[in-house]
Amino acid sequence: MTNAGKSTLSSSLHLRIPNSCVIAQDDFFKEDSLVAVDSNGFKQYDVLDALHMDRLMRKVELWQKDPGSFLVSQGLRTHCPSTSEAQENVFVLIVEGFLIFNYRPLNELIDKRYFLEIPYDICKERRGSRIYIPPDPPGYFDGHVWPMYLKNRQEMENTVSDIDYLSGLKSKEDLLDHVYSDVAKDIQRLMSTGTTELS
Ligand SMILES: Nc1ncnc2c1ncn2[C@@H]1O[C@H](COP(=O)(O)OP(=O)(O)OP(=O)(O)O)[C@@H](O)[C@H]1O
Ligand SMILES: NC(=O)c1ccc[n+]([C@@H]2O[C@H](CO)[C@@H](O)[C@H]2O)c1
Repeated sequence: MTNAGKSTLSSSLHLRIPNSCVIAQDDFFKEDSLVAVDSNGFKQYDVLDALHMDRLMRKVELWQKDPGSFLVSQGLRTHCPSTSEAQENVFVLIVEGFLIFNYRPLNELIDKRYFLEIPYDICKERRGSRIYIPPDPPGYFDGHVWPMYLKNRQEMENTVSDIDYLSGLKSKEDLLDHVYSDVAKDIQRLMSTGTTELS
């Protein structure tokens, strides 16, 4: 969901989890000229067709193939003296985006799913203070963003289970603590079984 706090939470999680990295769906939007326009003149940004999902998948596959080299290639491989050898071998990929569970090939790869949600008025207010490229034209939130959110969410609920719905009205710290403690349990489990990857 747009402006619910995905990027904020993902970057805080990344800072807290050793050997983690973030892939953000927003980095894969097609260029403006390739995005469809509806009969009201609204660019159709809030649909999977507006995204290079094939490119995002290639990046995820690169990480899967060799997460250690992937981190090095992103300039992220760090050695923290307090990290145990077992933890050095656990890699966590954080994929954040507003349409990640709606894309089946990606959804199938995900181990833990979190969905941040906020009410209509808060979403509209937060969105109003953001400037995208291109900027939202007048009426875009009610004419495109919100109706597509409702449609995409319905589609997701019809096809995906195992989602932990979180209120984006909670403080950034509470959200981080909740998700971190949940993921930390899985990291512990992976460390004890010698498995290495979590996404
Ligand atoms: N828990 C929170 N409480 C209050 N405000 C928050 C919280 N998390 C994020 N914000 C604020 O909400 C706005 C949107 O946050 P963020 O960019 O993390 O959302 P997003 O879901 O990644 O948005 P989008 O993907 O639509 O660009 C920012 O101004 C951010 O500071
Ligand atoms: N990042 C972009 O290129 C872009 C351009 C236009 C609109 N958006 C909006 O980003 C949100 C997802 O984070 C969607 O609601 C898009 O409308 C992004």
